[in-house]
Amino acid sequence: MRAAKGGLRVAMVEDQPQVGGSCTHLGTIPSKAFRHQVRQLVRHRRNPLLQGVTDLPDVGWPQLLSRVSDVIGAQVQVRSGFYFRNRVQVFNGRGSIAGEGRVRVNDTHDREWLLETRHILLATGSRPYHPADVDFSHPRVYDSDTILSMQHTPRNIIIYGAGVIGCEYASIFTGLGMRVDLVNSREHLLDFLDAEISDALSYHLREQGATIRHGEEYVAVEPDEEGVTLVLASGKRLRADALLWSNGRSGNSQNLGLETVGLEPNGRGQLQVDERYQTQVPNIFAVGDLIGWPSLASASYDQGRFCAGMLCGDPVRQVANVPTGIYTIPGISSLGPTEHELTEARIPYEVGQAFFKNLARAQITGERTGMLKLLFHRDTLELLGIHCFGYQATEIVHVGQAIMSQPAPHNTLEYFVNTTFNYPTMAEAYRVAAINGLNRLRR
Ligand SMILES: Cc1cc2nc3c(=O)[nH]c(=O)nc-3n(C[C@H](O)[C@H](O)[C@H](O)COP(=O)(O)OP(=O)(O)OC[C@H]3O[C@@H](n4cnc5c(N)ncnc54)[C@H](O)[C@@H]3O)c2cc1C
Ligand SMILES: NC(=O)c1ccc[n+]([C@@H]2O[C@H](COP(=O)([O-])OP(=O)(O)OC[C@H]3O[C@@H](n4cnc5c(N)ncnc54)[C@H](O)[C@@H]3O)[C@@H](O)[C@H]2O)c1
Repeated sequence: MRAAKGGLRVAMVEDQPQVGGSCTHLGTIPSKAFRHQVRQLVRHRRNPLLQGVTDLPDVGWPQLLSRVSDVIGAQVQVRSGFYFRNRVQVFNGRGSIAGEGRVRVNDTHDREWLLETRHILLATGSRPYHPADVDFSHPRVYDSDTILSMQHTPRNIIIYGAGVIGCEYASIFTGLGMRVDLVNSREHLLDFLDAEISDALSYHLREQGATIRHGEEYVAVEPDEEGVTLVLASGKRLRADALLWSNGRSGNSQNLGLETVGLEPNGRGQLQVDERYQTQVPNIFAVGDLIGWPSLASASYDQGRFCAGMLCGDPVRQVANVPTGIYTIPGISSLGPTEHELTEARIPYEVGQAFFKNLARAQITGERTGMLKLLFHRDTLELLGIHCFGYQATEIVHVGQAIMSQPAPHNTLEYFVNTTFNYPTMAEAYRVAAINGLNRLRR
């Protein structure tokens, strides 16, 4: 859209019958739509006013799927409209580079097109990583793509890989009443997070019915007609109705014709780019999951927009300071370094905390679990890090982000003390945390 608005003629090549990418069809959108439905169910079940008033039928995976499809359909409709209005021609077919300035498209009607162009922007995304010794064609073994077409509701499920996908699906499955075994190859859940928040996540997942096993590696996945057994290097054998494999992703660089221009992806299928998102070949650019970290929809959209803007004459801009937004139940969001990282860097910081259980808005909504933690410089009061856990965490973080991105002296904790916020709101947590932090300095 940015390139079209900047006056370039744009063709979009998409392998799937509908636009939106894996983000819309397989990743972000379906998982967030599932999560929302499950949260509604859990809240409904807990609401004392509804006890005995409405009979909640048992909701299973297939029923949730149909609601998720509605959201995907709505997203596709909006996105298709953008292409149409901006006169971006969409070629439905598989694209590959056919030498510099050329893209071959093999469309769904067995036709071949050869497009000539000045710039090629690769945004082919990623797919779940499949080790060769796991049989993903077996109906008991799923990845984050195939779980979307699971036609039954398992009573219990093993999740192998406790990264972001594993933790988010653990929340969804436990919310639906499944017994979950979450197998983590590391010693802590999501160890890039603030340690208190990682501990809180473990506590809540366990409380919701997950068994978390840290420091485990698989040896074999043995599916059969009745279920699946996961054999671990520690000698344990876990058994469940189904297994979700969520242990990493690989860039979609296969069969892309990269060899025709001398490009070679790394071992995870990703391409290296410079600060302009240009690959080692002039006029061939790459963005999104195909270039690896941070591999988020949030960042990918902006990388694409910034790269296209640059092709239209905008200054070079890089996506940086991307917040973390994890949609577990409760959710998590953070921006900036953790306490551990600040200590390692010998930066004198102080902490200001607000616990949601004390906020009027959280008491009204019944969402009392969670906290906001602000890390700030002891001398300058500059906001250094925001770490949030609980209801609306992924929204709340953006209030602090707006202040944190201000140049000195405007990035200051005092903003939250001197500014009147709506009441009662979750954003009020910033005032509470800021006052808490300033009080600690005065001790
Ligand atoms: C389960 C899950 C949950 C996620 N949740 C979040 C979240 O909450 N927030 C967040 O920010 N990120 C989330 N992500 C990550 C996010 O989905 C990705 O970072 C994002 O989709 C990357 O966008 P992209 O445009 O690079 O690629 P994709 O969205 O993967 O799209 C790539 C498109 O290219 C097409 N394609 C590939 N090869 C070809 C070819 N040769 N010819 C034509 N077309 C081709 C594919 O069909 C696909 O449609 C999640 C991911 C997963 C798997
Ligand atoms: N809310 C969100 O932001 C959100 C939600 C879901 C997914 N995501 C994105 O999805 C991805 C998470 O994937 P995940 O949870 O499956 O795992 P992960 O990326 O956390 O990786 C799990 C483990 O697999 C290893 N690994 C990763 N890719 C590999 C590969 N190609 N080959 C071999 N080993 C590999 C990693 O080193 C890691 O130890 C991330 O890119 C994340 O940004 C984001």
